[in-house]
Amino acid sequence: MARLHDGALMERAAAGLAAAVLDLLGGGYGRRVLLLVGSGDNGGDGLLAGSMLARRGVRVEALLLSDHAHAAGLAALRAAGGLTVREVRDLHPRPDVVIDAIVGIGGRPGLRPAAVEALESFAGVPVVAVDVPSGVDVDTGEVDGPHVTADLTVTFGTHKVAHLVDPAASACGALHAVDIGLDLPEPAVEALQPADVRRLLPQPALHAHKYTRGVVGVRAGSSTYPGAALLAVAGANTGLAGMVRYVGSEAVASRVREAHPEVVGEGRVQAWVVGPGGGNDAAAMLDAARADGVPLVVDADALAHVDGTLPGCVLTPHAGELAGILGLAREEVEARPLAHVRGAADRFDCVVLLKGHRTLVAAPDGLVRATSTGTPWLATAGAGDVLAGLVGSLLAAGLPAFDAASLGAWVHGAAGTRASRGGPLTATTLAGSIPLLMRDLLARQG
Ligand SMILES: NC(=O)C1=CN([C@@H]2O[C@H](COP(=O)(O)OP(=O)(O)OC[C@H]3O[C@@H](n4cnc5c(N)ncnc54)[C@H](O)[C@@H]3O)[C@@H](O)[C@H]2O)[C@@H](O)CC1
Repeated sequence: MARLHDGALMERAAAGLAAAVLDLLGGGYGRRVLLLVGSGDNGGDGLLAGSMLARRGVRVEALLLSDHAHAAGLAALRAAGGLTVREVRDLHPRPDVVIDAIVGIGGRPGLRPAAVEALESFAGVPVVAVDVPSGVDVDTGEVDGPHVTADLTVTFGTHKVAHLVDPAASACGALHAVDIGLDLPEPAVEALQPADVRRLLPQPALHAHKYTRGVVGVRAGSSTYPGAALLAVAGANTGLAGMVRYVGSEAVASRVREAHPEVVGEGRVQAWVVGPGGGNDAAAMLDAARADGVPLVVDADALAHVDGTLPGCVLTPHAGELAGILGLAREEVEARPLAHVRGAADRFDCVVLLKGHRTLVAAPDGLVRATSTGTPWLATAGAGDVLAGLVGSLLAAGLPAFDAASLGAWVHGAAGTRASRGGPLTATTLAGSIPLLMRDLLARQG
């Protein structure tokens, strides 16, 4: 394929951007758009899109934030009747939308004072970011200083790390990707799509029986937290593995059997889930599970007892737990989640699943998958126990740890969104919706 010249790529990017803005505005004629324009090609995208919008009857003003602006973009905007100004006070005070074309993938983190002033002057007006919200660190998702918080981000070619990894991901608003025909490099961070999930999901072979489908064991719960055992078992007992075993005190085990009559007691397993609600028993649970030599999901109270490498296993901390394991402050993990989840995967030589708004799953070789499914309603007691059980069942079914963890996180998020339907949910309803979500997903297989 002949290589496209940069002008053609920018033309495509600008056309996709203009279409998304028209969509947001619900039309063109008589609407007002303010472009915030930086010195590079990101500003060029904005200017060129502005010229396309102006030709559709949109009144376009461009605030030039640098002495330099993309020359062809500037000429196109002016030819289409768009205005350019250099001072905020010369702008129309009430645009319908602000387009952030200050910097894209070539920008350094932070914003200059003139950009901050312009953004503050139009606070409350919807913002569309071109490629990435200006000011965030595109390659790490970190933020350091002021940045744009967008309602919509229109990106080109592929998602970048900042779209998938917090805190920057939370500044993107809705994401819209425009295919401009780029040759793409290997991604630094992946996000599973429904077709990937269908491909990875373990499904029973024609002559399967329960043992060939895998047996998952759960060591969780205590007299103080019996519910954690029930929820971890609920997450494991969604039908993805052939059988679930529970090992714990008789008081808790009898409650597990009452709630889940198909669950059995001690015996051989292909994977263990250890830790939810384990309290003071968590260290002993971890030791007992390790003695079997099968892959583990180490969660909650058991995480504090991880003291060496655990090849083939999955750790499932939230930011506070990861901070505890690494001897850091929680805020430090929240500010640099990608760096710390990668660091932990390397240090413990296992897969680390860092729970959060965008759950990250890192492998020891540096591969990372970010979870794009889920809802803030998932921040509810016991949802993590369900996730640990679910990942354990996928490990027992034979998936490698990286796939089991990232698939589990995707399914957990999607099941949460399905169960929530925009409202509150509990961990019990979440667990119940997992088989339904998978049924919907497999029904769309074609
Ligand atoms: N890569 C490609 O093939 C394509 C790129 N396109 C656009 O081009 C963009 C990248 O363009 P560039 O490489 O020119 O870089 P940018 O336009 O992202 O920014 C670089 C410019 O901004 C200045 N700058 C850096 N940090 C700043 C800051 N914090 N505040 C203010 N100014 C700052 C630099 O001095 C430089 O002039 C992409 O994000 C995308 O919007 C599109 O046109 C489509 C094709």
